[in-house]
Amino acid sequence: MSAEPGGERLVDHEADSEDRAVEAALRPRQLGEFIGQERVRQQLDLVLRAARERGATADHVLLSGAPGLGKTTLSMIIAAEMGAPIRITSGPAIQHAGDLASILSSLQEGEVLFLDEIHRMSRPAEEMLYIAMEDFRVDVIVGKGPGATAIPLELPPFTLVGATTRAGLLPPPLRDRFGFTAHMEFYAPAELERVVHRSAGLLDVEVDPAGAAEIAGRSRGTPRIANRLLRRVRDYAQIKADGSIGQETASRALEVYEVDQRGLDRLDRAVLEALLKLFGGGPVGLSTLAVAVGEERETVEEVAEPFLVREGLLARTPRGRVATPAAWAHLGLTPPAQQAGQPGLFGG
Ligand SMILES: Nc1ncnc2c1ncn2[C@@H]1O[C@H](COP(=O)(O)OP(=O)(O)OP(=O)(O)O)[C@@H](O)[C@H]1O
Repeated sequence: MSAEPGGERLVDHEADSEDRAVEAALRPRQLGEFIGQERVRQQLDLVLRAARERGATADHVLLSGAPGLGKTTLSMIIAAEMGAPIRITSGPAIQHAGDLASILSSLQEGEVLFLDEIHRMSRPAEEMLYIAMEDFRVDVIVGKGPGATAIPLELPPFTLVGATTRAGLLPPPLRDRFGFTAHMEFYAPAELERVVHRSAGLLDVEVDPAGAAEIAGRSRGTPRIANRLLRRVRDYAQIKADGSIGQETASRALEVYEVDQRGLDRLDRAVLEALLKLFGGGPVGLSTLAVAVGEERETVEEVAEPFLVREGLLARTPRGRVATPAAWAHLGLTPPAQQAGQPGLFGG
């Protein structure tokens, strides 16, 4: 099993190489095609329409939310709705202020600059970006040492779309320079069903409503995962069934790939099982739990736990990791307190 966050898990939020290859084809191109995120869509629609009517460049937009929720897709939609070209880069790719200066100075009027992982930009680049966002200017430093001079270079107005998984990590001066901030939420199952239907149409696979619901329910609130599971179920349907996807085919396929009804995979279940079966539901320390499942501490903490916590299956307490009643129920086990007829940690 991969210990790398972003490794080969079917339920990982980060894009793998196959995702990258097919995602372009599955991306909604217009705001009207973008599923879910109702509030963000309405607000963005107003921002873009108003800018278009004024004949102005749209305000800078900050998109925050987990990987795979559609930030890159939305940035492309913003450009398309504004009839503007888009340039895509990321914080880690901009290590020196000079890297940013050369991108900024080559932007066309109205162009959208998508800066993914904006919280991972270097400090000097970040400071250059403040001025560029506010005054549409960069100061190009010519020469070195005491003789260096800053030559101001005017930039055409552009729209910066910044994306981050952690809005809280952005320095306030940077956050304040965005005219509009959108927080992207995890998707509801019904929205993911629509994503599955839409993608199935584009991939030319037949999927019925129960099949789509089965895939959506296991997709951890994330369109990227829904699309990935759909592709794996399609493989199964092609080899083991008649090619079309119903509830039973989807369910059997995802059993083969060890993604359960709630979207937990083998690692998630191993952590829960150890916590319940070996430690009576906890509290148990992270290191002990990691040894019990034969994984690194970081893998358990960063890869498995966030989803288990979000699902209300595991709690991190000062005394250690504790399973919730929902965890016992999910694995079909009975909590020991209940077995002994006493109230448990959660009063169960
Ligand atoms: N609202 C949506 N409706 C339909 N498809 C969506 C939606 N949001 C995302 N997708 C699909 O999910 C995939 C991942 O989306 P995208 O690359 O935009 O995510 P992201 O948030 O930018 O992820 P990352 O932060 O890892 O770059 C794309 O293929 C896209 O088609």
